[in-house]
Amino acid sequence: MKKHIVLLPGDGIGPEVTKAAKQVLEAIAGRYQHTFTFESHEIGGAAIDQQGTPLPEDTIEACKKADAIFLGAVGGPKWDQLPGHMRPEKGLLGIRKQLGLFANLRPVQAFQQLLHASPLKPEVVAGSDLLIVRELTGGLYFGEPRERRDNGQSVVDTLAYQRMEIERIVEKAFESARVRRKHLTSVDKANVLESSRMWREIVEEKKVDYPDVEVEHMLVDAAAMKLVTNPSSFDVLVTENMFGDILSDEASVLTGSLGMLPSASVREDGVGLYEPVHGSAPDIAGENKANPLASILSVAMMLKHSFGMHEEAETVEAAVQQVLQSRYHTQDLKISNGVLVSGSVLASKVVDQISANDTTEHIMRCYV
Ligand SMILES: NC(=O)c1ccc[n+]([C@@H]2O[C@H](COP(=O)([O-])OP(=O)(O)OC[C@H]3O[C@@H](n4cnc5c(N)ncnc54)[C@H](O)[C@@H]3O)[C@@H](O)[C@H]2O)c1
Ligand SMILES: CC(C)[C@H](C(=O)O)[C@@H](O)C(=O)O
Ligand SMILES: [Mg+2]
Repeated sequence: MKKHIVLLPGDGIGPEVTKAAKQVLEAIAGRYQHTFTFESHEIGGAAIDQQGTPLPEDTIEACKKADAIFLGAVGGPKWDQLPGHMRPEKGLLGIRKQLGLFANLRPVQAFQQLLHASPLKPEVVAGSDLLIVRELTGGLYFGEPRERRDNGQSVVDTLAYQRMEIERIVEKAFESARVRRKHLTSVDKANVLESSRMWREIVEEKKVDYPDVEVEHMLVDAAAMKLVTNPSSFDVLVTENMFGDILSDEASVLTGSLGMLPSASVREDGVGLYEPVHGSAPDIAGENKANPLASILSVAMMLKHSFGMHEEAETVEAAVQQVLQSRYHTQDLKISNGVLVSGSVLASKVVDQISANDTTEHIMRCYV
């Protein structure tokens, strides 16, 4: 199969983890005789520096033509003083919005090899296997008005949704639950927010179409607590844009590091942007310390969701498992008697595993 992939390395550790993602895609192309072509474009702070805008036209045009997009990370202290509309993060929000990537899928799985890497008790973490379905192109992130008022004496942000925007993300979550363990937790703040009350109503309406899926509603504050006390009680969670952003970083604690969490930002037709959940990590950028596994697992999601390459995706996931089994890790993961390596070495271990072309024992359930 021939596929054209746009790479958006971005800022901080973005280029480091994007390099790892590309190497893994090349290894998969080699092993399975696919042809993957690549094109890199600027986004975020790098684009501000080179072209004066966080989301240049050529980047948007290339993304629109691509079979899939991989994004590293955007942002960093260098651009923190810029006005809101000029910040690197606007590039990421803009590309998600312009491509209509309304569903952000964030699988969180506690790898057996990393049960002791989490600050939580291993018996709490064990068996965690959940999927956060985060609404990505509406809610508090995009509502208007959003502005300073009265000479800076007041300020407004808006949490707004069209019925259709809630319906499509809820449907996506039901569909995901259906192919997993058939349990959906809809997370909201219906005791306070009108938008959450409408969200709840829509979930209630939609559940009639999915009688095989068990549904519960949970307030976001309680969900935050339960994620770290009883994570294995969750299967699929569906929630508003900002709630999903916060809960997914929290859930990364189950995996041992934010550097382990992949994501896919998709729309109905399968077009997708694949991005690790973490940011540009300015504290470790340029030091070859960044964990590339979130990016590599995002590549597995790309292979599956955008290209329908299920075996290839499983090969990537199994290679990650085997590298962890061999106790290789970056500095963010605490593994006793582990082999501490740099980000690039960890990526090369995964690539070697894929290229070895042996019969990889499939020890991990596929991400969905
Ligand atoms: N998708 C994105 O592009 C994205 C996501 C989140 C934050 N950001 C931006 O990144 C910048 C920094 O934000 P932050 O520091 O709050 O969050 P961050 O995710 O960049 O870092 C939080 C912590 O996790 C660590 N970390 C993150 N990824 C890691 C990895 N792959 N390996 C090892 N350690 C890792 C960092 O070193 C840091 O200690 C900000 O400008 C923010 O807006 C971008
Ligand atoms: C960088 C920022 C705009 C982004 C978000 O909030 O969506 C990030 O935190 C994420 O989780 O992808
Ligand atoms: Mg985030």
